[in-house]
Amino acid sequence: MNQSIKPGDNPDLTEERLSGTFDTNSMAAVIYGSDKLAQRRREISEAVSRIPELQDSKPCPFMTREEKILEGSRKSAILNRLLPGLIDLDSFEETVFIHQEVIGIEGHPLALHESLFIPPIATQGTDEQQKKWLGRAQRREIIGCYAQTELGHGSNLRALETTATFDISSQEFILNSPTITSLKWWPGALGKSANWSIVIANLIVHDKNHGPHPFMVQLRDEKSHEPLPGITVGDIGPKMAFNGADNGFLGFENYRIPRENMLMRHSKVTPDGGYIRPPHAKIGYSGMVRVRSRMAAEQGLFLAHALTIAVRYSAIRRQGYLEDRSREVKVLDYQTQQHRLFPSIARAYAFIFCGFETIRLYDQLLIDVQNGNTSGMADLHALTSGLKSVVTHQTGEGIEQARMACGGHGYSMASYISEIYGVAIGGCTYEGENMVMLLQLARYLVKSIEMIQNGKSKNLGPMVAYLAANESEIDLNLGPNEYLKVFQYAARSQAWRATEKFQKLRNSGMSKEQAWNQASVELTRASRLHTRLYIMSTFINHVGSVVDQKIKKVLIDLLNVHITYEVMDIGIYVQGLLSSDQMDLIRNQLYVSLETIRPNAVSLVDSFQISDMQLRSVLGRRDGNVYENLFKWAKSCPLNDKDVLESVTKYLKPMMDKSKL
Ligand SMILES: CCCCCCC/C=C/C(=O)SCCNC(=O)CCNC(=O)[C@H](O)C(C)(C)COP(=O)(O)OP(=O)(O)OC[C@H]1O[C@@H](n2cnc3c(N)ncnc32)[C@H](O)[C@@H]1OP(=O)(O)O
Ligand SMILES: Cc1cc2nc3c(=O)[nH]c(=O)nc-3n(C[C@H](O)[C@H](O)[C@H](O)COP(=O)(O)OP(=O)(O)OC[C@H]3O[C@@H](n4cnc5c(N)ncnc54)[C@H](O)[C@@H]3O)c2cc1C
Repeated sequence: MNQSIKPGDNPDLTEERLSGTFDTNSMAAVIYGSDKLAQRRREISEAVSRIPELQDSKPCPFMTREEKILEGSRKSAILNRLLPGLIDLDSFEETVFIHQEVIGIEGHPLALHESLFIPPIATQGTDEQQKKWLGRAQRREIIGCYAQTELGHGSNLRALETTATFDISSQEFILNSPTITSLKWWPGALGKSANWSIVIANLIVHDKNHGPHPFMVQLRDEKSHEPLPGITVGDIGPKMAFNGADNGFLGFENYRIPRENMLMRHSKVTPDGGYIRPPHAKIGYSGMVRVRSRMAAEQGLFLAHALTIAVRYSAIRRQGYLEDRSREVKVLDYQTQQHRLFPSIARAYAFIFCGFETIRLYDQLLIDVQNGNTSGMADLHALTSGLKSVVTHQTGEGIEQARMACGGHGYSMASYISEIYGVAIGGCTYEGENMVMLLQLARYLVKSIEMIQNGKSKNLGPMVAYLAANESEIDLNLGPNEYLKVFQYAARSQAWRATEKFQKLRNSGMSKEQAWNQASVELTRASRLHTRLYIMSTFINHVGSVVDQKIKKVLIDLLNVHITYEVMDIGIYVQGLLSSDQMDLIRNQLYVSLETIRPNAVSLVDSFQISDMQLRSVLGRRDGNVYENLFKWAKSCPLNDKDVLESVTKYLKPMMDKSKL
C-alpha cells in the first residue's frame, strides 16, 4: 500500500495512491539500501517537523541572498545543538540528510565542512593531525572549506599557482598568491563563514616544485572572525543557484603556517627539507574521488525531487480530453507526459542504485589505501569520472523536462524546480568539468583497447572485459540481458572507433596531444556509452537481487522503461546490429512499458520519501492541494504587502498623469 494517503488529500492523488500495487515503505527500503535507513529518514523528518525553530522563517524564493545565508546559519547552529538527540552523530548519511531536510538544497555554511573539509583531515592527516583538528571540526568549534580552484585554473590542477614554500630556518611554509589568477576562487563557505580551510598549494622545497599538496590553513581569528594578516578573503557574488552558500575568494601574502600543517599521512616534508613521496602520485586527489563517488546518488535524489513534484502535480492537473468529454483528464494520462517523465523516474532509481554501489566501492578503496594497496585507484577514478559526468548531465535534462511537464506553474518559483535545476547542474561543473572528466575515463578505455590489441585481453578488469567481445547478432526476443548486449555493442564499437581514430592520427605523425584533441569528441562519446552501460548493468543486477516479489515486479516494469528508452536513445550507435524491424519492436515495447508503469507512477515517487519540508514546492505537496496553496503563496509575496508600490507613485503615476495633459 501507499503509505502517504491521509484524509483531506486531493482525491485525484488518493486515487493514484490507491492504484499502486506495492508498499511504498518497502520500496523506500530498497531505494535506501535497508529498512533501517529508510525508517531513519522517516523518523528524522518526523522529528524535525515537530521543532518550530527549525521551520523556514519564510519561503526561500522570497528571501534575499543575505537572508538565505542568515537562515542557513541560524538553522545550522540550532541543529548543532539538537543533533545529538536527533541523529547518530557517527553517521555521515544522517548528518547530510538532516541538513538537507532542515536547510534544503541551496547550500549553507557547513555544506562543505562535512563533505570536503573533515574527510581530507580524516584520510590524509597523520594520527597527530587528526588528534589536533578532527575533534574540533566534528564539534564545529572550527568551520572549514576546501580551497583548490583558482581564478585562472580549475580543471588543470598542474597549473595551479598558489605556492607553499618550505622555510627550513623557521620550520614554516610560506603561502603566496603570486598573481591575480592565483586567487582561490569558488570554494563553498570560504567567503564569510569558514575560519579554516584545506588549501591546495604547490609544495616548494629547496626551490623544487613537488606539485599540489593539501595544507591546513587558519584564515580568520577564532575570536573576532576577522581575516588574519596576510589573508585576503571574501564572497564571489551571486550565482545561478546555491545562493545560501558563500562561495569565496582567497589570497595569501607571505602567510606563514607551521610545517605540521601540511597533511602528511601520504607525502611528507621532513624538518631538514627532505621530501617523501606518496605511495601513489594522485593520492592527494582522493578527496575529489570521494565526492564524485557520492554524486550519482546525490544527483539521483535531485532528480527524484523534481519528479516527485512533476508526477504528483501531473496527477492533479486536469487539462483537455481523451474519450470522456464530461471530465478533463489528468495530464499524466497523456503518452507524451509519460514519455517525458517515466524514463526519468527509471533513471533516478538507476542513479541511486549505482550511487550507493560507488559509495561502497570508495569505502572499500579507502580501507585498501590505508593498508598500503593503491591498485584500485585508477579503476575507481575512471568509473567515478564517467559517472559524475553522465549522471549530472542526464539529471539536468530530466529536471528541465519535469519543469516543462508542469506547464506555466513549473516556471514559477512556487514549483521550486528551477532552484533544483540550478543546484543540480552545478554538478556538471564542480568536482571536475564534465568533458574533462569524460576524457579521463577515455584514457582508461583507450588503454584497455591497447591491451586487447597487444594480446593481453585476459588482464582486463570486469568493467571493460566487454571491449574484447565480438557480438554481431542479437536475438529478437529481447530481455534485459539482450538489451545489455545491445548496449555493449554500442559502447564497444564507439570505444574502438574513437581509439582507432586517435591511433590513426598518431600514425599520421601528429603529436599525442593534437591527436587526442582531434579525437576527443569521439572519445567523450565512448565514455558516455561505457558509463550508461555500467548504469544499466548495475540497475539490472540490483533488480535481480530484490527479494520482495511485489517490489521486484514493479522494478522490472521500471527497468523495462529504462532499457527500452536507453536503447532507443542510442539508436544511431546500433544501426549495424539491429534491423529497423527490431527497432520498431523496441519502440513498441517502450510504449507498452509506459502504460504498465502508469498506475504506479505516484507511488514510485512517493517512495523517495521526500518530505514537504525538504521539497519546498507548492506544486509537489504530498496532499496535492495545489491551487489554494498557490494562491496563498502568491498573496504572501512581499510585492503584495502594499497595494500601491513606490515604482508606481514615483514613476508610472507621474508618467500617466503627464500623458493625460
Ligand atoms: C549538494 C551540493 C554540494 C556542492 C558541493 C560542491 C563542492 C565542489 C567542490 C569542488 O569542485 S573541489 C574542486 C574540484 N576540482 C576538480 O575536480 C579538478 C578536476 N581536475 C582534475 O581532477 C585533474 O586535474 C585531472 C583532470 C584528473 C588531470 O590531472 P593531472 O593533470 O594531474 O593528470 P593527468 O596527466 O591527466 O593524468 C595522469 C594520470 O593520473 C591519473 N589520475 C588522475 N586523477 C586521478 C585520481 N583521482 N585517482 C587516480 N588516478 C588519477 C590519470 O588517470 C592518469 O593515468 P594514466 O592515464 O597516465 O594511467
Ligand atoms: C557550485 C560550485 C561549487 C564549487 N565549489 C568548489 C569548492 O568548494 N572548492 C573548489 O576548490 N572549487 C569549487 N568549485 C570550482 C570547480 O571545481 C571548477 O569550476 C571546476 O573544476 C571546473 O574548472 P574551471 O572552472 O577551471 O573550468 P574550465 O577548465 O575553465 O572549463 C571551461 C571549458 O574548458 C573546457 N576544458 C578545460 N580543460 C579542458 C581539456 N583539458 N580538454 C577539453 N576541454 C577542456 C571545459 O570542458 C569547459 O568547457 C565550485 C564550482 C561550482 C560551480
